Parts: sequence; C-alpha cells; structure tokens
Amino acid sequence: MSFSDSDDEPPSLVEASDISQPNPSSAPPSQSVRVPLTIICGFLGAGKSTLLKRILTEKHGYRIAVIMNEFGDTADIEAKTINVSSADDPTAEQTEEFLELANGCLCCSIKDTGVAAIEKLMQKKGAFDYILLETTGLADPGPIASMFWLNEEYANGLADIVLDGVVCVVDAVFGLKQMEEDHDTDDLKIGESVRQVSPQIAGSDVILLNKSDLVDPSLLAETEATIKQINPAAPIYKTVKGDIDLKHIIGISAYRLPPPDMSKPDGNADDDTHVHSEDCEHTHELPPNHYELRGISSLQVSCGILSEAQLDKLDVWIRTALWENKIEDGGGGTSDLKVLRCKGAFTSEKGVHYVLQGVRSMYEISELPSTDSMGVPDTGKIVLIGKGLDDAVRKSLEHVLAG
Ligand SMILES: Nc1nc2c(ncn2[C@@H]2O[C@H](COP(=O)(O)OP(=O)(O)OP(=O)(O)O)[C@@H](O)[C@H]2O)c(=O)[nH]1
Repeated sequence: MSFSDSDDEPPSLVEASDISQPNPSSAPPSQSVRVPLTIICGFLGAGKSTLLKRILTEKHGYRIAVIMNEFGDTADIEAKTINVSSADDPTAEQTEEFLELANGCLCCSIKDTGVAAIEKLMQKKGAFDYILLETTGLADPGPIASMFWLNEEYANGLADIVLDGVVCVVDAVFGLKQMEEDHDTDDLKIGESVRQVSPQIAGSDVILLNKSDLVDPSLLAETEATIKQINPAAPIYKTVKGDIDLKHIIGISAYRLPPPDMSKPDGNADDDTHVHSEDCEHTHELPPNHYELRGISSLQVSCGILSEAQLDKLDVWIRTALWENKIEDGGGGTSDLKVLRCKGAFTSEKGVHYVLQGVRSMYEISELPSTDSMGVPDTGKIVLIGKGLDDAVRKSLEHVLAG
C-alpha cells in the first residue's frame, strides 16, 4: 500500500520494486532494471566531498555515478571528460560535466541537483550501476528523498531510479554543538532555519560520524548518544576521512527492508552495524524510548502480533498523524505533531511481515517478501522521528497497538 496526502483514491497495491544490487562484474543492467540511488547529506564541512573523493579514487569494483555540486579538488583525477549536450537544453554543456574514471565510476558535476540534471544522467544508463547524490551542506534530505521514493509517476529518467537510502555525514567536532543549537527552536515548524543539522540526521538511514580522529572518546560517545536520541533507527559508523566499507552505505535497501535494529526485539543495533574502535569507551546509556528534547526527537513503540482490525487502526492512526499533523490523545483532545520520518516492522496474525516506511506525509506499508523475512521477529516496533512526539502521542499509539 502506498499513500500520500494528495491521494483522493483508496489505497492501491504497489508492486514490489525491482531493485538491483551493485554487481561490479556484470554486464550493464538491462533497461528494465532500476538504478539504486543513495542521497548523501551532512552539514557544511562534515566531510561529504572527502567521502565521495574516496569513492571516486579507490578500487572497489563498483560502477557508481556520483553527482556532486562541483568537482573541487577531484578534478585532477585521471579521467576522460564528456560533455553533455541536449537539443532541448543548449546550456547543458555549460552546467554539467561528466568524468569517466579509471576505477569505473562516473562522476557528474552539476550546478544543482534538480530533476533535469538527473534525467540527463539517466541518458547514460548502462554506464553505471548505482547513483550517489551529494546534497549541499544546507539541504534537508526529506524533499529530495520524497522525490525519488515512490516516484512511479515521474516520466523520463526518474522512474528508472529506486531510492536505496539516505546517508548523513556528521562532523564529530561540531556535530553536538550543531544539534544543541537546533533545539533553540521548539515549535513544530521544520526547516525554518537552513542551519539545522537535526532534520538531516532525522531523515537519514545511515549516519557517518566523521572526523572521529579529531575528538576525544567522551565527546564522540556523547555525540553518538545524541544522534541516537534523534534517530534511533539509523546505524552509526565512526569514520576518518570517510573511510567506510561501501556495503554499509550502498545497497542497503533502506526503503524496502526493516531497519537493521528492528531485526532484534529489544531494538538495539546489531554489533555488526555499530562500529566500535579501541578508543570507544561506551559509558553512554542506550536511548530511552522517548527522548524529551526541544526540537526533533524520536519515539519508539513496540507491539505484539497485530490483528487485521489493529492493522487497519494503525493505518488510520499513521495517516492522521502524517497528513493532519495531529492525533487524538485519548482524553477527548488532540495533540499536534510533525513526523519527518517513520519506520516500522510488524507481523499480522496471518504471519505476514510488514514494513512501514514514511518520509514526511508520504508513507508505505508493504509486505516483506518471504525471502527477506528470515530472522525477522514476530514482535514489532514503530519508530517516529519528528517534533511534538510527547507522552500523549506515545500513549495514543500504544493504545492502537494494544487492541
Ligand atoms: N582530520 C580529518 N579531516 C577531515 C576528515 N574528513 C574531512 N576532513 C577535512 O575537512 C575539510 C572539509 O571536508 P569536506 O569533505 O570538504 O566537507 P564537505 O562536507 O564536503 O564540505 P561542504 O562541501 O563545504 O559542505 C577538508 O579539509 C577535509 O580534508 C576526517 O575524518 N578527519
């Protein structure tokens, strides 16, 4: 099922996407295979370009098209420059440039990350298996993610793209300070300030805590704990100069599979998804179910096996929360909220595993194919990330999930 607040019609079933995985040795994908795309966001100077430069220069065997706002100091990479011209856009040559790199990657420099530029990249489909899209340091990934997610209605190139996930690079030196500054605003307005880093963390599926070489372990642990409180569903990897195994950031199918920490009933991330270093002295507590912070916070509610009636009630609850930005608080009143991102995994009494994914007002509840449901527990969990997620919201959701 997929829904958005612009839908007037009853929900309709959407076919599971044909998601391709990176396959370095294979022939170019056929025209029918959708190209996965990962959005990379992060605050100014956090290390996005450094991560992308690493991807563009290392021998990893992937044929990745990287879309950057500018080449910067990667321009000296041994490469063949391709000019792109288009009959309908004579200025394309001035605004875009492609570099074919020795390691098989395709680097695309564009002045903006608008639809037209990405459609132009898709004209070269077959030359790459994967797209990484760097946003500017100020961009909230939510609207861009929405554009690529559930994008069947887009003509031309975009419908051939499937959103794989959103990766946020957080500056280990300044990240905590930036998150604290975000909490100076405690209303329900999102994106009022272009300086906010918390919406980027909230909207991401993986977090890279970069520049971890520059801070002491206690600050690193405190920053990590605060990120977890904003977004408990995203694994956090501590990195130096973007040094990360690509399998952690690409091909994760974040919009198709349950979040990694939901494969465990207690909600804690797998050790495999949480990289510890020898300096990593974890004195911090695991995040509580509800983090009472001004600004963006998160809420996790667990549930047992759900009846069909409960599934219907849950659907109505989510729709009301996401589309009307309010819920009934159980005492005859309503509570205002603003959900930026929601994720969930739960099981029906028929034994069907469902995955909930939501980006702002868009959401989807899809059946998890039996091939992906191995090891997924019958107990479920819903995670909401946004503003106004107070105790009344938690109780209201618990009430729906309890029967
Ligand atoms: N010591 C250290 N320096 C880093 C690390 N990652 C990036 N840097 C440096 O930090 C500076 C900023 O890194 P960039 O990769 O340009 O950051 P960015 O997020 O792309 O910056 P904007 O494009 O301005 O948003 C550069 O001088 C990098 O060399 C790291 O892990 N450790």
